[in-house]
Amino acid sequence: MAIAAPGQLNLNESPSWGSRSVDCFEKLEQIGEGTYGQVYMAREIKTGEIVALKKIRMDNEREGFPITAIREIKILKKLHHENVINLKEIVTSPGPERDEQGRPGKFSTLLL
Ligand SMILES: Nc1ncnc2c1ncn2[C@@H]1O[C@H](COP(=O)(O)OP(=O)(O)OP(=O)(O)O)[C@@H](O)[C@H]1O
Repeated sequence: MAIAAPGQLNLNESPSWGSRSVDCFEKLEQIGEGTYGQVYMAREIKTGEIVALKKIRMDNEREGFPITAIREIKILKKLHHENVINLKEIVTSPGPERDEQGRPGKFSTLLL
């Protein structure tokens, strides 16, 4: 798998991105699954807003963030079209958590 070089995941354009925990959201149900993980319908606890949470699996922390995920984030940040979902935020999990199969993993989560 292609990986990101150190520092390549540059989210500085929007400093608040990545600063909040996925714990700010309550997962309601899984609505899909892609190459890098599951997508959930979720509710922001503070506002009640319904969003899609896309979880990015970090199977091997030493390999870094998948380069394809970085490309997706960069393109979604630039795209503003009625037929394309709006990337609202990137949130992270506070520490290792287990997936549905009980495998340990570290995740970053895109909020769509
Ligand atoms: N914003 C969203 N709203 C509703 N459902 C979504 C949303 N984003 C993704 N999904 C659902 O989750 C599924 C997986 O999405 P994801 O983006 O992870 O993978 P993909 O792009 O479909 O496939 P891959 O990553 O393997 O190319 C989608 O096929 C869709 O059913």
